[in-house]
Amino acid sequence: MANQAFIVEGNTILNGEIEPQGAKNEALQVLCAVMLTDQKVEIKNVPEILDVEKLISLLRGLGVKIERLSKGHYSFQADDIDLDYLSSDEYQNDAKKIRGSVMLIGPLLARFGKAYLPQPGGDKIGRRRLDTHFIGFQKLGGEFKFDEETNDFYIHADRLKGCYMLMDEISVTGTANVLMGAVLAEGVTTIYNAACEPYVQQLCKMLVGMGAKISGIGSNLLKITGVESLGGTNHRVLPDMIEIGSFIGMAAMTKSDLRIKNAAVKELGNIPSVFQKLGIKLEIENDDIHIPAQELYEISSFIDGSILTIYDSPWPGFTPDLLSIILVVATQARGSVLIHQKMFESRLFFVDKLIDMGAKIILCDPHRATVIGLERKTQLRGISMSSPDIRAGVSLLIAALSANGSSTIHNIQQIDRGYQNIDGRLNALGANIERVDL
Ligand SMILES: CC(=O)N[C@H]1[C@@H](OP(=O)(O)OP(=O)(O)OC[C@H]2O[C@@H](n3ccc(=O)[nH]c3=O)[C@H](O)[C@@H]2O)O[C@H](CO)[C@@H](O)[C@@H]1O
Ligand SMILES: C=C(OP(=O)(O)O)C(=O)O
Repeated sequence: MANQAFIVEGNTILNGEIEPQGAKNEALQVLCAVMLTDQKVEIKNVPEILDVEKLISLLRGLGVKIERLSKGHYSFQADDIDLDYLSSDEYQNDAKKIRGSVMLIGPLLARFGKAYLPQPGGDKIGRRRLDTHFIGFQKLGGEFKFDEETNDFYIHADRLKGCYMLMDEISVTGTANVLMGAVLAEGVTTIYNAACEPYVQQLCKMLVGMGAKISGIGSNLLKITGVESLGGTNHRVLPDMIEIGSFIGMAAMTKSDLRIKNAAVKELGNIPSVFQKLGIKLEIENDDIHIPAQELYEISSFIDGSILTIYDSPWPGFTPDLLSIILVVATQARGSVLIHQKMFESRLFFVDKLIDMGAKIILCDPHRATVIGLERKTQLRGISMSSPDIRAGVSLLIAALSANGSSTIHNIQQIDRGYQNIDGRLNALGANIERVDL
């Protein structure tokens, strides 16, 4: 794929309506789940983003019949799977590129008794261990081997057997993976310390639609009674809550009046209230979020007057995937905030670019940054920069849209991993973002 960059004109004020895409992290889960049945599964609102394209191409390589029925609407049928593809160089290379590929293991193991995976990719935002996944499969009776030379994982089991397990840690993809193993295991599996992000809840609902028996959906205690086989179903992916948060931040930072249409507000947890703590006004109208143009927003303090801290934690806590957005928006607020990224240790380093643009930020350590808002007294200035990861990339895009002058953002495939046609959609609202081949 060509190396592309965005040239972004600053001083942008957006105006209008935008519809969020389907959720990337849900799509990666439910697309892996189509491997659990030989029947047809239809999924709507699939975001057509780089990570999803890569997963679709892995599924196709494994022999899944895939039809694109219309934009974002696909049918999948995994009735003739070629397990030899797992050892091909093509699978090896492609699986490495996305985090989501790890969730093929659960379905492969449950249905075919074996799985093989090179260390999966995803954002380089810190250590991203997979212990939770493999400890879970071992508890279900899987035999696991890790080749330290090639970094490959091998796992096999004649038939997985249900058991009680206390998950090693609350892992989103780990819970999805083990859950997909457990639905076809013999007997009852209880997963305590399960992740319960809307992505996992949606996966559970789709699996129930396929005939799985799952209770405790939405909690950290899932009980799964294994069944012999699963059937087809229809599923719709929720709007992407991270994209919704990105648009809220973008509107505030650029003094724009924006309406986010059909945002599935009930599924957003504390996301709206965390933006409100930065002083951003949100009007919830039916299922839309209206962000009126705001000259200035003021960060609230804790009740005792101490500086606000915003930190991530597993659901229903605040998602780590929106902390970079919160951080960039705070740079123009009135007041100060401590951003504490507890989960990932390399996700805040992009602040050096914001500092180059004129933001007042102290990186206290790899996990914590203090932002002292500029109160719009000075504008950020446009610079040339590179996007280190997907969410930092969008944060830099927000900074560039609000800045004085033009900016160049390199490495935009990081943004394209998770945001569908972001330049086209923002240009339709009044932005001036040019995609250039380098
Ligand atoms: C494809 C996909 O769905 N990716 C998401 C998924 O990644 P992923 O499933 O890989 O992330 P995990 O939930 O496994 O964990 C994320 C990181 O947080 C650490 N950890 C986790 C739980 C905890 O209580 N304490 C803690 O420190 C883990 O060690 C790990 O380093 O969930 C992450 C956490 O929401 C998101 O950032 C990713 O966008
Ligand atoms: C970190 C993320 O993605 P991934 O887990 O796919 O790297 C993200 O979506 O913010």
